[in-house]
Parts: sequence; C-alpha cells; structure tokens
Amino acid sequence: QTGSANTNPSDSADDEYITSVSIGTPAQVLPLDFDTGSSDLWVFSSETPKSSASGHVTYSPSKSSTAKKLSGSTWSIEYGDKSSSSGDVYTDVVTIGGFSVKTQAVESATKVSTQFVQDTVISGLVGLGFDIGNQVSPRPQKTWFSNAASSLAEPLFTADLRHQETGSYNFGFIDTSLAKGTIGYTPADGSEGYWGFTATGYSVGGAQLNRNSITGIADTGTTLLLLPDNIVDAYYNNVESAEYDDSQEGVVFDCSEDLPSFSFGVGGQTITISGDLLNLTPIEEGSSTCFGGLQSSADIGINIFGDVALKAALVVFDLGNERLGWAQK
Ligand SMILES: Cc1cc(CN)n(C)n1
Repeated sequence: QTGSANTNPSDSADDEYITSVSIGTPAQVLPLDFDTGSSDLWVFSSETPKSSASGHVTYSPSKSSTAKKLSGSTWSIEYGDKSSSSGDVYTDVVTIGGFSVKTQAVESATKVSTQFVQDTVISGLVGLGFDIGNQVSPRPQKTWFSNAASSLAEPLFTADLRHQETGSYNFGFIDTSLAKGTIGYTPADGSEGYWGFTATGYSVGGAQLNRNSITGIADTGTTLLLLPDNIVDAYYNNVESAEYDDSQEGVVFDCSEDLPSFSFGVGGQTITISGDLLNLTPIEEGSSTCFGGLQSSADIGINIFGDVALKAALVVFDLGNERLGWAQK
C-alpha cells in the first residue's frame, strides 16, 4: 500500500506548506502543516476556545462515529519559534493521500498560542518526526507515519516541496521521476526526535565544495535554511547590499540583486539551492528590500535545513533504514 498527497505553499513567501488530511467518520477535512521536525498530530477542534478558533477549520470528535477519547491523556508542545499549543487526546481514523490509519492519536487543542491563532491557513500539524519526540502524557503516542509504516509498501516517505507550485508527500514509495539527480543516502539520527544528519561540506556560487561538515536536521516545518554564522557570513559577503536588519531579525538585501547559489554535500551528492530560492520575499508588500532564505542558527543551537533547502531536492525520509536520501531537483 502507498499514499500520495499534494502539498501547497501557504503564501507568496512559501512560509509553510498545506496538506489536506481527513479525520473521522464522516471525514472532516483539515488543512495541516506536515512537520518532520516534531512528532505530534494536533488540530484546532470543537474544544479550542471560540475566540482562538475563529477563521480556522476545526475537528469535532463528537461528530465522528469513530472518535474515542483517550482518557487521562494530555499534551503540550513548544516549537523552536516559541509557538505552543496543548490539550487532550482522541483516537480516530486519519487518512492522508488515500492511506488510512484506523486508530491514530489526534491531539485536540484546548489552548493555542497567538502565532497559531493568527495563522488561519492551517488547522494544526502532522508531526513526521520520530516517536520519541511525541509530547502526549502519561503514554506517548505514535506518529501517523509510524503507525502506517508497517503497512506501507516500504517504510519511508518523500517530500517534494516546491517554490510557488504544488508539490507532494508520498508514502511507501519513491517517485524518482521527481528528481533530476541520483538519490544519495546518509544515516539519519532520530535520537532527539528529529531527522538529524551531517552534510559533508558546502560552497557558495558554484565553487568546489569544502570539507567543513554541517550537522543539522531536515525540517519541513521550518521555512528557512538556518546555519552557523561563519557560513551565513561567507554567503552574504557575496551580496553587495546585504546587511543585518534588527527589526526583521535577519539579513536583508536589495531585491534587485542576483544572489549566488548555495550548495551542500550529502550522501555523495551535491544539492545546489539556486539564488532565486534564497531570495525569500520582500520584507513588506511592495518593498524593494528582500529577506534572505539563509539565516543564522546561532540563537537556536541546532542547524535547520528547512523548506528553503528542501525545495532544491527530493528528500527521502527512510525510517526502515534510518537514513535520509537527497536528490537534486
Ligand atoms: C509550528 C512550528 C513547527 C516548527 C518546525 N518544527 N516550527 C519552527 N514552528
């Protein structure tokens, strides 16, 4: 068995990617953010305060004949960007891309932080990280993918995220036609709940890769490519108008500049992110100052290969072999 779901950028800056997910009987379809950097499936629901849920599609367990309360279970989560949510737990049937998991823990939000209240294009997240990262207490729950893996043709999924285009999450198979290059594999470290890996080196503007390794995570739920300051500086030293903007909390530059590409080595392959993908968006509607897709990870303590990097590749999240595959797109 396999599953295949389309995913779409939420806005002109590709801030996040929205995928439709069916929950319950009859199906309640919610727009969710697939996040390989976390391990909880949580949704806005009939239990979310009305003022917070305004403008969001919500899940009502009481309207699903297959919903069951997971009594005594609660959850609470905080993300790297300080957004947070918490609540209680149901189990219900969850279908993604035509593949159904019958008894999936669906975490219902009784509290959501402002960032989520304001982000009305999504109704929650589907965590695609490792089960060890699940935040349900007293008994942590499995992710949708973990529950699905043993029934899928292969225990893996792929992410094909695109700039201002429809992409896909495929489960149980690899559509190699989505990639230009060969898929290179490297070990994945799931011990922290993330898809951790080590890139073997990097280069700016098509130069030869150096051998300075970068350890980080492949995170579909983070918009940017977040790397150490020395790499960020090496990149923006090639961008004449680049400067750090305190109010934007990041490097900005003239939108008219031609940005150099950024490449990294992984699994014996070289992934090159084009300069266009590294110009994320004007800092405000109509501004001629643009915000960089590559920013510093110094304040986070972990390097994050977020959507800006993932858009350049077909990425294979191979749970069965505990490895990540990367191919140039
Ligand atoms: C809601 C959310 C998810 C992520 C990435 N794991 N961030 C940074 N924020």
